[in-house]
Amino acid sequence: MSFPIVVLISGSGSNLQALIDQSLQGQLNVNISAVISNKADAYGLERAKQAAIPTHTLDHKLFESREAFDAELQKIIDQYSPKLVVLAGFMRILTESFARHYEGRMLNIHPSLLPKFKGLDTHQRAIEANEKEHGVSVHFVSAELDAGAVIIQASTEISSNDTAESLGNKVHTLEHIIYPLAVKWFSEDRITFHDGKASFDQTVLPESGIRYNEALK
Ligand SMILES: Nc1nc2c(c(=O)[nH]1)N[C@@H](CN(C=O)c1ccc(C(=O)N[C@@H](CCC(=O)O)C(=O)O)cc1)CN2
Ligand SMILES: NCC(=O)N[C@@H]1O[C@H](COP(=O)([O-])[O-])[C@@H](O)[C@H]1O
Repeated sequence: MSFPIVVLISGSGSNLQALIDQSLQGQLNVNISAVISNKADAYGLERAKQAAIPTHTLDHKLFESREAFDAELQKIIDQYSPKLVVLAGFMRILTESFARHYEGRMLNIHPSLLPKFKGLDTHQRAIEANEKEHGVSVHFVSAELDAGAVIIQASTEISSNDTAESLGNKVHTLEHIIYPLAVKWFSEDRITFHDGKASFDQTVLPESGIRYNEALK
C-alpha cells in the first residue's frame, strides 16, 4: 500500500469503518497506518483493533493546554509519515500551528452543508432553522473552524417529522459514501490544494464544492 493515512476519531468510528471496509474491499488504495482517539472509550478504537490497525489514545484532559495536546498529537502522527490525516468525528478544535503543519493534507467531515451550521449540534440547528435540506461536507482543515476549502458535499431533504436523530441517520449514510470518495480522489492525486483552495483533476469535477447528489441515486 503506497498511500499511508492516519485517522483521528473521538467516538463510534462509523466513518473510519467505511474507510476500513473500502480499503479491505480494494476500492480504496490506502494504508490506514494508525487510528488516534482523544477518548479512551471511543468504539472506533475497537473497530481499528478488529482491523489490526495500530491505535493510540491521547486524552486531551491530561494536557495543560491545547498547544501541548496538539504538539504530542503531531509527534504521534508524524511517526507514521502520513500523506493524509483524516478527521473522522474528531471532536477537538485544533490549533493554528497544527492546522498549518498539515495544511493541504488534512481532511474533515462536517455534518452540514457548509458554510451553513459550522460547529456543533448541526442537525438540531438545521431543523430549528426550518431548512428544507441539510447534509454533509468534506473539506480541507484550516485554522479557522469548519472554514477550509470544501471538496464534496451531499444533501438530503429535511422531512417535517425529522428529529435530530433521524436526520443524523440520513446524514451518516451520505457520509459513508462521500468520505471514502474524497479520500480516494486525494490518494489518486485528483484533488490538489493550493493557496487555500481545492482544485480538481478534470476527470473528477469541473469545480470545487460540487453537490454530489447523483452519486446517491
Ligand atoms: N482548526 C480546526 N480544528 C478542527 C476543525 C477545523 O475545521 N479546524 N474541524 C473540527 C471538526 N468539527 C466539526 O466538523 C468540530 C469539532 C469539535 C468542535 C468543538 O467545539 N470542540 C470542543 C469540544 C467539544 C467536545 O469535546 O464535545 C473543543 O475543542 O473545545 C467543533 C467543531 C475538528 N477540529
Ligand atoms: N464537527 C465534527 C462532527 O460533528 N463530525 C461528525 O461526527 C460524526 C462522527 O461519526 P462516526 O464516529 O460514526 O464516524 C459524523 O457524523 C461527523 O460528521
